[in-house]
Amino acid sequence: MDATEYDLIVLGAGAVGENVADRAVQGGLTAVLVEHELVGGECSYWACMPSKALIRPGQALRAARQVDGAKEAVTGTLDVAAVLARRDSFTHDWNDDSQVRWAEGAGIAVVRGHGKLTAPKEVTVATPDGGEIVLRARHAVTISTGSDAFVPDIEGLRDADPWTSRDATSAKVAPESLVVIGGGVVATEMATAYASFGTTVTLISRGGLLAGLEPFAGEMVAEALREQGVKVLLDTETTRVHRDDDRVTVETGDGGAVTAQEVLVATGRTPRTRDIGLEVVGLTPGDWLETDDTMRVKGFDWLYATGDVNHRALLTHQGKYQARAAGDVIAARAAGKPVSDGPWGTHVATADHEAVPQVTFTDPEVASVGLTLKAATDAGYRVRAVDYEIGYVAGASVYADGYKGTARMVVDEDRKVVLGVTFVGPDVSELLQAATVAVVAQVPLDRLWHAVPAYPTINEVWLRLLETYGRP
Ligand SMILES: Cc1cc2nc3c(=O)[nH]c(=O)nc-3n(C[C@H](O)[C@H](O)[C@H](O)COP(=O)(O)OP(=O)(O)OC[C@H]3O[C@@H](n4cnc5c(N)ncnc54)[C@H](O)[C@@H]3O)c2cc1C
Ligand SMILES: NC(=O)c1ccc[n+]([C@@H]2O[C@H](COP(=O)([O-])OP(=O)(O)OC[C@H]3O[C@@H](n4cnc5c(N)ncnc54)[C@H](O)[C@@H]3O)[C@@H](O)[C@H]2O)c1
Repeated sequence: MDATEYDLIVLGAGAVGENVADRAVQGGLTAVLVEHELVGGECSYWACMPSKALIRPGQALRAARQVDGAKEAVTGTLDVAAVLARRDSFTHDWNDDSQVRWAEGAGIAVVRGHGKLTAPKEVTVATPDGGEIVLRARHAVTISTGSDAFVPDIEGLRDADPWTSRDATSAKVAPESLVVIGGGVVATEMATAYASFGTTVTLISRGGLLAGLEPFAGEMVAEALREQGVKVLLDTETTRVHRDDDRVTVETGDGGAVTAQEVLVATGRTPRTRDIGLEVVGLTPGDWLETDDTMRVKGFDWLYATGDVNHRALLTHQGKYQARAAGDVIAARAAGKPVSDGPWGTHVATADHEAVPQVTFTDPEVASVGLTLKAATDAGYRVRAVDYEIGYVAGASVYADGYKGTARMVVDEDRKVVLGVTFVGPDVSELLQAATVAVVAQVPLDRLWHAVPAYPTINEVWLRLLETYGRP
């Protein structure tokens, strides 16, 4: 066999690319991963894991302070150096040896360097030593190159040397003050983390917080951030940014200005497709890659796109779900085996459309799956939403004194199934999988009554939601 020929070439070895290759190899194919930075990608080194490691210690401290008898034992503040050192242990000090070992152990070849499509089914890799390797795919190429932080065209912003999520998650010291531009997941999570370190944080959002989720989620997170000492400016445009020596000033549309040591821009993502040779196959560099539900790029029978780069759901777990479908379908198609591509089949990522779970690790956490009331109504469903204050649940009242939380269940009135669930409250993330199962399995409400939550757990909120809805 020509050493440069594989059944599958995966461009980008983030969590998603790794999973495509793994599934294809398990399906009997040969596969190579091409990576120009760290095997493991954004999630392991600059996103999910380090960000959660920065958030968790503050959350644990606040949790202890919400329980009489325990709070008396909490007399100090966070040891920020220890928090950062613990974060470093999760990122393995930005060393990917263990991930490379995993790939090789799984029978996946790894080629380091920047890869580009140079012909159909051909990727040319510029290697770190200045060389070039040409790889050819017998069956498929999957683009799993992820996304970068989007830096908007705000006057002076780029020249002010702003932090992006990478700087916020890998910082070696906490700045004395930080301005966060944005009101989404990164902005609220990083504001939560840095406020817990004693950094003076100002968050500037041009709208509310956490748009796209149930409105009460953003409202509760804004209130909690303020209680945690964050100055939250809503409905406020950022108009100009400039840096003088070690201070950066952010000017706002209402004539105000905030000065801080650093500014974090957390305004969304842009696809990593500018320099991967898309033009060679008739696609446009810089675009997101639109796929069908088997992750095949529209118009191609050999080109796939998984993870952030296809813009279906910019979440690690959802990208890995797509990767399992893609790796399996590539193997099936290569072997001429039947393809299961109907809704909810083995080879499709149907859940991307209306059953995506997500946790925002603020304090309170926001855990949601499926459609919000607005999204369900806009999609044409005849719906009814019921809300319940989680603090009224016995388990929640024991869990934390004065537990504040809200749950919403969105019901399809025609089929009497759950379309979406949102929980906001301390530690609600672990409630989410039950909601995901209910949404994906389309469990009828009258059957859900038989899924009895254990007493006294916060899961009893399910019973309260059903009671509030009324027994069908
Ligand atoms: C701060 C932050 C926190 C987050 N927290 C969470 C969370 O808690 N939970 C969650 O589910 N999601 C979270 N996300 C989203 C999550 O990080 C992404 O959805 C996920 O990393 C996407 O994985 P991917 O494999 O598609 O892309 P990536 O992880 O970006 O991997 C792409 C890989 O391709 C490589 N690459 C790109 N171009 C080339 C090329 N031409 N040649 C060779 N290699 C190339 C890159 O170096 C990279 O290693 C977070 C995101 C951010 C920014
Ligand atoms: N816990 C998690 O699962 C988690 C954590 C972090 C990030 N992520 C993922 O990473 C992705 C990126 O997160 P994000 O917070 O950067 O994006 P986002 O889409 O969640 O939020 C972007 C924010 O930036 C604002 N914005 C956009 N353009 C702007 C401009 N020109 N000026 C001012 N404000 C502007 C938007 O109004 C919004 O508030 C998300 O899609 C998310 O799914 C997930």
